[in-house]
Amino acid sequence: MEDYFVTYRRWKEHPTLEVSLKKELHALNDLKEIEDRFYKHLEFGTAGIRGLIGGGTNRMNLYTVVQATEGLAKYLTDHTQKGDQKGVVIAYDTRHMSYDFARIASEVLVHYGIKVYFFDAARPTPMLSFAVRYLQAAAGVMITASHNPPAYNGYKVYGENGNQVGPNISDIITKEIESVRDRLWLPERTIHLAIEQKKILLVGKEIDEKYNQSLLAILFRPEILSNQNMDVQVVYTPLYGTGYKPIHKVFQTLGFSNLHVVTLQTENDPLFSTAPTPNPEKLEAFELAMELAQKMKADLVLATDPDADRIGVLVSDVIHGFRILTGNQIGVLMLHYILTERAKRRLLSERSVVLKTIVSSELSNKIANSFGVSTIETLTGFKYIGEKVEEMKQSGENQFEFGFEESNGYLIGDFVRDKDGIQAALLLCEMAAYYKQQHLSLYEVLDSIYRAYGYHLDEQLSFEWEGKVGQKQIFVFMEDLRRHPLEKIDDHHVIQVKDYENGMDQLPPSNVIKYILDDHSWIAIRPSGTEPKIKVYFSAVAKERKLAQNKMDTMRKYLNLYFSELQKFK
Ligand SMILES: O=P(O)(O)OC[C@H]1O[C@H](O)[C@H](O)[C@@H](O)[C@@H]1O
Repeated sequence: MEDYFVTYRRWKEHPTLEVSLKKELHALNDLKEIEDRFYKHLEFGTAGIRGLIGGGTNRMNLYTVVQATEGLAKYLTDHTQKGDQKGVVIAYDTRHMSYDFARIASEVLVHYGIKVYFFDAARPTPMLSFAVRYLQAAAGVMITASHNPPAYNGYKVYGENGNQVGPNISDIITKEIESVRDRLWLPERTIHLAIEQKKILLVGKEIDEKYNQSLLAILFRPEILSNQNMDVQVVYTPLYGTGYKPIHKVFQTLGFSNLHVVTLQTENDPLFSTAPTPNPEKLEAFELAMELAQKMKADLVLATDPDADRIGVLVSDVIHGFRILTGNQIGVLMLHYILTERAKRRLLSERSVVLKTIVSSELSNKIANSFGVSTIETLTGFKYIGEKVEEMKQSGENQFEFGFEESNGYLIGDFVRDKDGIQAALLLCEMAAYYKQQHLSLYEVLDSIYRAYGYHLDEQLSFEWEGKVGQKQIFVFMEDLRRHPLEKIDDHHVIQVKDYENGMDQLPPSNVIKYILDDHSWIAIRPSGTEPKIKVYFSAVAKERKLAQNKMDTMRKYLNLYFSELQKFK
């Protein structure tokens, strides 16, 4: 790539550069900022392309979205059979610029002679995945930065099976993007004409209906949510995102009237003004929801992120009050419920499989084992889980039961091939209602799972290294870890180091190191593929809660110290 400053000047002085970007670039006077915006092109990471909105090759703007879409268009026309004729579905969330990016992506596809199905309003990511399959399209594009702060946006690409494309396809698209000759080209802005000419087909209502019907099928006891005597109280916030409409619709269909919504956070506000973070993994995201939950004496509090693929959960019980569950705890609760109910109905078979990632809790393996169900692990990224679901369908060798990852992603019904916060919300409500009838809170159920299978507590730390220097630092750090691996934490020795860099456990190579301790506790370290940070996942295993908690505290202290020392060399 040419020198960042040359590219900056070329953009800034380009005669037809979009006016607001031009202004923004002219106002820049910090060299570091200019370098960060122009030292590279946005790349495909764990979940597509993601970045800050703004001018630059390393930012989300009309130009980078056009390039990505040209890459996709060329992939479809040159590398797939009839891909260009089957069309592409385009959806977008409620973020700043999401509609504009979706619109220009459609215009690029029209320019390349590719049919477009364009959603008539913002929709969740899982509905895009659903729509690609339903409409038998060749691909899908979702404009979202998922749970990132409001200053971000992103571009996710889906294949014809409704799952996010893996590296095989994203590498081809990247090559095609690299061959784009004029990187400052924009297509004709003719969406309205293209709609009239039926080159762009507006979609919405029919997909909403079909998706809603499919949702109902994941429930084991739909009647429990329609029962007027049922007294479970649920508070829900869509965190200004796309989750509200489908969730409202499905609960209305069921006749569930105890869903209390944080109305302020259903509004159209791309700044997510009253949500300190749109990431439902974090307790701060629940600030307003918690106020309402206290008022309503809620049993369950749910939050979906702006594109409604993730869900966060607070549960309440008499002793503990409201507590946030980790992504693993939510997964384990759902898994246990699903397998119990499916076993009762004799729906499990020796081909039954649970899917999870290598950095997600291993408690799920134990639960699955106890039902005679096997577990397949994938690398981080729900795209790998979606890919496996498809493989399983094609080969018929396995039967998909449930997929999850620690970062609050869950898939129950395979009519979607990505994580689905709406499916998760629905099942969790059924679970809370069912357990409440037995005088149990979800928290108590979790504890009984721990007592049966052992306490598996888990946490995550992350350490940021920003910008170009940061990226190098993260790489150097991982290499250093390879040369000087962790050997011991407190009294516990590392008995196995799993370095996934050269491929491990039949998985493709990935920059991840996992340490297994002699008591089955473990630590995994990897650079994030969506943010400039190193993520450290750790899990403490013990028969008793107190013991597991002590181990957890020791691990946290050790890892914090270790990484803080390293950060001094930032
Ligand atoms: O850990 P990262 O590479 O930042 O990815 C974190 C998460 O990002 C997105 O939400 C993906 O869909 C997830 O599958 C992934 O776990």
